[in-house]
Amino acid sequence: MQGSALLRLRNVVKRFGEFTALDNVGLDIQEGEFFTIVGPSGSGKSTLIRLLVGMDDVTEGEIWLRDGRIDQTPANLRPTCMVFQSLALFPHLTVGKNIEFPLKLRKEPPDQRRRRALELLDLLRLPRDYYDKRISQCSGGERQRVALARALAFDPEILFFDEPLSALDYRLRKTLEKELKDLHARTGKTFVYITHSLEEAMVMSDRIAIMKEGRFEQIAVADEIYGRPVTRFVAEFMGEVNLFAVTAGAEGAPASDALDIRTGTSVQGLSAGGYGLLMVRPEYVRFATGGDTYDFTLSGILHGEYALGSRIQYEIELPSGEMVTVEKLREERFEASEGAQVNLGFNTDATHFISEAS
Ligand SMILES: Nc1ncnc2c1ncn2[C@@H]1O[C@H](COP(=O)(O)OP(=O)(O)OP(=O)(O)O)[C@@H](O)[C@H]1O
Repeated sequence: MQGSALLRLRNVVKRFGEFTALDNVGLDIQEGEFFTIVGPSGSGKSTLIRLLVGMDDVTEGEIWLRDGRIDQTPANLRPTCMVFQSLALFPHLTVGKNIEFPLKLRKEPPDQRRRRALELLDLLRLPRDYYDKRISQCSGGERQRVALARALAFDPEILFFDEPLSALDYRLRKTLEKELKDLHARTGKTFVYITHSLEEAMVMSDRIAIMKEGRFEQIAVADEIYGRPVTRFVAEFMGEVNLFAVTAGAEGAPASDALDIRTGTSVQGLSAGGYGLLMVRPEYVRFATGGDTYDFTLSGILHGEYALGSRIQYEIELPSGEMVTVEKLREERFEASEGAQVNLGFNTDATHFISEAS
């Protein structure tokens, strides 16, 4: 990450009466970064964006943009920040007039406004003759692009996005995810994006923050969050996962009720007397056939097989009743019937340990 932080939050608290929606949040967003905040419903994402754009006041704490403190600055005097919302377009006006709206507010002359609007149509890969088309005649995806063009016409330092794609169908969403990522690269602007969708976050972002109950659980690049989550919540939020409780005796050797652990296997991060969760993603669990050796082995009953397009997912029930998920590519399909006893295995390099001992 290069440069000093463009946007900084320090000890930000937001309370609604007795309820704490944001609980001492700190954050640094770098210039030019695509930063995404993900979290379940009610975790505080929209509240945070509202504070950043000035639609609501902080209860405590500070928000800094470059060298200036902005938490007490009214929304209309934060020209550097702009929320992109598709529904905020003027449906009775043309695409061109919508895009030019911020330029008109700034009293730019008509020919200059038109030139900029056409440039923005090019940037968003909309045909130039859309300039005279009415918003009401545009499709959902086109409206999203017009809304983006208008947001860019403000020439903000940061663009804030509050779930802009959530109302669109799957294919359009996928297309616009890629377009947003490209647009980010082409404009070099700082994007702050909030979404429920982890997939969306993974496709587009430089860094992801996982929010839970008004706090950040983890802030890191996508691979780090997926492969090395710091808590059970993050591990489970980031997709299908198998978590096994492990403990270490006085000598530090790992033990687990669910797993057979090969002698000499160590779990990095598990110290003598400690405990925690050993994580393995479903794609790293193997069906063990005779002769294979693994650091960790287990067996159970094949409970179900589910086709997920190019992949197949298997649910295996352990004697304890716990379920283990295994995932294979379709061409690597494992032949076994439901109810069969199966052996599974995985190695240390496919695991990550989440310490719960403090
Ligand atoms: N004006 C308000 N008055 C009282 N409580 C509020 C207010 N705004 C938000 N909250 C509460 O703060 C919490 C966080 O809400 P917020 O809208 O930020 O969540 P979110 O993560 O954006 O959720 P979603 O993904 O569902 O939009 C929720 O419990 C919500 O009920």
